[in-house]
Amino acid sequence: MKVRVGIIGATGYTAYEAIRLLLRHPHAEVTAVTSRQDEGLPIAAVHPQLTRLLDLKLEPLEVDSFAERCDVAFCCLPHGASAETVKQLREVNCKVIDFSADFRLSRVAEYETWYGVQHPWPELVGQVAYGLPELFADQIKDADLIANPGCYPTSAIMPLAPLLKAGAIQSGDIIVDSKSGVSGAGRTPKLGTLYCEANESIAPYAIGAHRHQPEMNDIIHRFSGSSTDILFTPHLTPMDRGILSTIYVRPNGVDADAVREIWQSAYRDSPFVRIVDHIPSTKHVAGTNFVDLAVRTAGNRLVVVAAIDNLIKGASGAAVQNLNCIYGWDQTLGLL
Ligand SMILES: NC(=O)C1=CN([C@@H]2O[C@H](COP(=O)(O)OP(=O)(O)OC[C@H]3O[C@@H](n4cnc5c(N)ncnc54)[C@H](OP(=O)(O)O)[C@@H]3O)[C@@H](O)[C@H]2O)C=CC1
Ligand SMILES: CC(=O)N[C@@H](CCC(=O)OP(=O)(O)O)C(=O)O
Repeated sequence: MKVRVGIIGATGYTAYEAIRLLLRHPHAEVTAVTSRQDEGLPIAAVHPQLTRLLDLKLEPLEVDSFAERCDVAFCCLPHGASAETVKQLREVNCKVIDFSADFRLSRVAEYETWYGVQHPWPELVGQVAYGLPELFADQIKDADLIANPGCYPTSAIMPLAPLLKAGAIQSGDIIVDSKSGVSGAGRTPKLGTLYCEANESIAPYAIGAHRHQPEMNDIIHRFSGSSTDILFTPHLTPMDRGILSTIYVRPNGVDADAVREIWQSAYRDSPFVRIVDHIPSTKHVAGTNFVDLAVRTAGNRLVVVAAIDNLIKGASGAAVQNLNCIYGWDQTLGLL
């Protein structure tokens, strides 16, 4: 029998990508899709790409009925709204992969400062597995609740964490400069993501004040024990999808070849990490769960480049990878 996955917040972008991936998964099937606003509509009415591929109607979330039909929930709701729903789902024993930031950080006070809301389940904060199997596979395999990583943090943590653990770079001087496609902001309309605002334009936002900055520091510390104070600047770029992070670090007497060796060793069993000689680009990873990593020497710094698809390795692909880990399947099922 297949594992039954229900998608909460099924009208959004990450939900669509998750459904698309699960449709080709050999051991999982999508058995429920929920929405507050589009109750009763076929899923294909909001995602026409799913016409004749998934014959389900959007329903409001009623947790008891949902849990009877789903073993696992992919909770694709915005932060703040997600934690309350996750709590209800766990109370009826449904496993949850939470796409939001609500259970990613280690400390409640830091969450409440950066997200501006009270956490509805504070006792669980810091206890939840962070869904990067490349770094936290041991915690993920036995988890009933997984905090799926943020998209920008994935692109920064994956190259930096092994280097910091190896002591190869200075922890106090790291700059992460990232560019994201507009889908990173979700499908729910906002002024800055309207076509006329975003097209043919690029701008930074939340300079040094983005909520993914504490997530990067926190998770790197959790993995490597190293205390960082990353300066993070995201940019919105006129692309549909993709994240490209250019990361400036100061080496502790290592060169680019040594960095590549540390990555090779840390990620030797990680099917989605590609350490490449060319300069990565968002096009190289579009629609895939790959993380492409490269490094160059520039004066007395090393410049690291990481590319991911924000909707796949940055969200829905990571969720499927985590599902594979929970059930002990090959990590690549549904993803290659
Ligand atoms: N887009 C990306 O690249 C990434 C997104 N994420 C995270 O994944 C989650 C989903 O993102 P994404 O799919 O892009 O978002 P979307 O805006 O595309 O979709 C979110 C869905 O959640 C539902 N929703 C919105 N507000 C509320 C609310 N207050 N209460 C309950 N339901 C609500 C909506 O469905 P309806 O109105 O039909 O109920 C909506 O379709 C977010 O937490 C996001 O931060 C993480 C990594 C990358
Ligand atoms: C381009 C864009 O707007 N991106 C989003 C990040 C999306 C994401 O991953 O946010 P969560 O941590 O909430 O999951 C932003 O900067 O807010």
